Amino acid sequence: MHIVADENIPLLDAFCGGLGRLTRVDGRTLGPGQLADADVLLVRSVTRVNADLLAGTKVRFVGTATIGTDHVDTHWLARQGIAFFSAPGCNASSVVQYVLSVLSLFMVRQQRSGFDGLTVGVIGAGNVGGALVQRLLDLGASVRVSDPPRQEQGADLPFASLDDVLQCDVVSLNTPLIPEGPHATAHLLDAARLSRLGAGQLLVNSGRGPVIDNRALLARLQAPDAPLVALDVWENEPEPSAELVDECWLATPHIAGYSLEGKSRGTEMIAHALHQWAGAEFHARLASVLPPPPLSELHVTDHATPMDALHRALMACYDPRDDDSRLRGAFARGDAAGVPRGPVFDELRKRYPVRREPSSLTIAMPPDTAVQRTLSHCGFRVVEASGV
Ligand SMILES: NC(=O)C1=CN([C@@H]2O[C@H](COP(=O)(O)OP(=O)(O)OC[C@H]3O[C@@H](n4cnc5c(N)ncnc54)[C@H](O)[C@@H]3O)[C@@H](O)[C@H]2O)C=CC1
Ligand SMILES: O=C(O)C(=O)[C@H](O)COP(=O)(O)O
Repeated sequence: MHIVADENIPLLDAFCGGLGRLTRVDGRTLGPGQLADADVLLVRSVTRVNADLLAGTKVRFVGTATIGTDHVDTHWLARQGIAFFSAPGCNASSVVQYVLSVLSLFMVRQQRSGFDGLTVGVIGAGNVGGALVQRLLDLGASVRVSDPPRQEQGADLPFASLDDVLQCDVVSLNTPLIPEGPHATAHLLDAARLSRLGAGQLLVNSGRGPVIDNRALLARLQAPDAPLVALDVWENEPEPSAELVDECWLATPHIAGYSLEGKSRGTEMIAHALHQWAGAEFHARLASVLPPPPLSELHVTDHATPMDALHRALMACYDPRDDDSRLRGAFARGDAAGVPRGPVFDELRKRYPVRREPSSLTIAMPPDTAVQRTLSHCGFRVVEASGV
């Protein structure tokens, strides 16, 4: 079996080494010529998988080690009888970690001492948004959800109209990109909806860039009383609008799902599907493949409030300002050297530093149920240690 795979899929040798010949390619520039004798294609989100890429090849299995599938023409694959697998939920906890860290920075900026009275609107409550809603409810925030498909299915969530959700202090977008149909999300936040957001609010997009009309967002951010905006995903990736990057409070290069656990889980899920499809036994397990986390312990003193402790723990694990500075610094250096922004954006993603999820951080602290509860709600492991 000849497997052609994006070079940015981690741990593929550990998970698929025994299955056949493995050829690594640049997923962004992959063309049909590189698939001439491929049986299997494994991609991430930067490869458009459609008739233009695959017609005339003998590829019979496509896997994407991602949650999103908007880069894949699944209908065409189905018509050709080509097996297709994605990795639903693989990096959901990483995206939740990103949103909670952004939210925590916002709360510090607003000098809020806790979640009481904070309203958070979540648009799209699937694996990512649903987990986010649960965390926020556990933390004591007031949550409103816009997810018409789930509402029609009768899910038990605090549903509200999109207009009501847009009035929340914080609005988090966690939908797939759906170009058309009754629940289309392309430009879901257009100029009219963006005009309802104002000063003191925070808009976070870690779904897909085109869910917000980026030109309309730029115009909104250049007008008075603009909200704060944190964008991880952009229209026209890998070359987001330079002016929009400048206007954003936090700008990151589509890395919300880039925890080591999240990316590796994506590989594990498609490797498992590929083994099943090929009738081969699958033995590798993520826990045995991942290295131990570099940062394994944080000490919280008995003076810390739940909010202080949570902020410290979140920042110790993942501080989005680091990714924001890396993006702005790399763009500035690239602009000065005449390097186009696309390769700079992709390089930041390719060389992304190791980032671990809250479950990898053990927090040692004196007995304090309120602080412990808050940290546990966010996925941290808390152990009691007297005299910290
Ligand atoms: N920034 C990043 O690194 C990452 C981004 N993503 C993006 O996040 C998206 C969501 O991920 P999951 O929650 O795992 O997907 P999911 O498929 O589990 O959930 C998506 C939810 O969106 C809802 N939805 C669909 N149309 C809607 C509409 N018009 N308005 C409101 N809600 C709508 C669905 O009913 C569903 O509950 C992915 O499709 C992907 O595009 C995912 C992982 C990483
Ligand atoms: O899983 C998804 O969906 C994502 O957005 C990925 O985390 C994006 O990563 P790449 O596939 O672009 O490496």
